[in-house]
Amino acid sequence: MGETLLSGLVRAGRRVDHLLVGEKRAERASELEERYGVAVVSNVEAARKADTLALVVKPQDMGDLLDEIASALRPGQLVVSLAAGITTAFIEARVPEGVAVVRVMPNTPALVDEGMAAISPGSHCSEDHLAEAEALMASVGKVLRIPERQQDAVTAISGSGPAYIFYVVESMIEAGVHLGLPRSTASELVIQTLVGSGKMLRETGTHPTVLREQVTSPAGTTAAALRELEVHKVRAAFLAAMEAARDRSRALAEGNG
Ligand SMILES: NC(=O)C1=CN([C@@H]2O[C@H](COP(=O)(O)OP(=O)(O)OC[C@H]3O[C@@H](n4cnc5c(N)ncnc54)[C@H](O)[C@@H]3O)[C@@H](O)[C@H]2O)C=CC1
Ligand SMILES: O=C(O)[C@@H]1CCC=N1
Repeated sequence: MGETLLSGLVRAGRRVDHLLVGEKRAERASELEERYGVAVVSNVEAARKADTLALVVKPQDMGDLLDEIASALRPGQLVVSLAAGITTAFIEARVPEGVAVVRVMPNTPALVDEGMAAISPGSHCSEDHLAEAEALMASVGKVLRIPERQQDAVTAISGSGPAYIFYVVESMIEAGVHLGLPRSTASELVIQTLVGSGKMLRETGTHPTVLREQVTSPAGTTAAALRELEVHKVRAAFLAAMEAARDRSRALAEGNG
């Protein structure tokens, strides 16, 4: 996710000599240096020099990272965390008083500038700090400001969301192959159907139920398929899946890595 954000910032025209990257794996660090022309420095150096720090490590690694950089941070700096489950209170308890914290839940379509990020301010965050975090994420997609109490649900919906969509795509391609289509044909049909449907949702603003009904002819093929999805409780499975993701995000916040 960190590389996705970095690549977006470079695409959006941020000056490479204004970006510093911290990455603990040497091989990965050289890869990032070569690919983007950015300087990879120690976490402490990045923390000392940067006005804004984006923290993009696994939630389980966040405590150690904050312990490492805390003494290099100063009041007025902005720390933006992209980690699932990690609360602004968790970060604020580990950094000097006056450091502004913003919690962000991004998603991977940021790689193609179609990301969806939800941002929430911590307790010492000014409007300018929040606007800075918003601008950071706006360089790779849409941004919504939300109350922090909604972050676990957002993580379950849009943070993990691309994985559910890719799972549906995989399932439909497999089904196409079962029905006798060449894999490449099935793939092209499904991907264009997904992109077209997404575009319809965005451009028409019509409710998905209405769009689904428009496809569903009386006693037709779609009705036959949707009946099977109901019989197999796919809607209930989506609800259970997203509750599980929400609960996992909460557990990460409680340190149950
Ligand atoms: N992958 C996704 O779709 C999304 C991920 N996130 C969040 O982004 C964070 C990162 O997730 P991924 O990119 O999937 O994980 P990842 O494991 O692919 O990337 C983490 C990177 O951080 C480096 N790293 C770990 N500890 C470090 C340290 N102390 N100093 C410097 N570098 C360090 C690792 O070497 C690795 O390159 C997580 O907190 C996750 O919750 C949020 C939304 C979406
Ligand atoms: O699976 C995860 O924990 C991360 C957070 C949201 C998407 N990926």
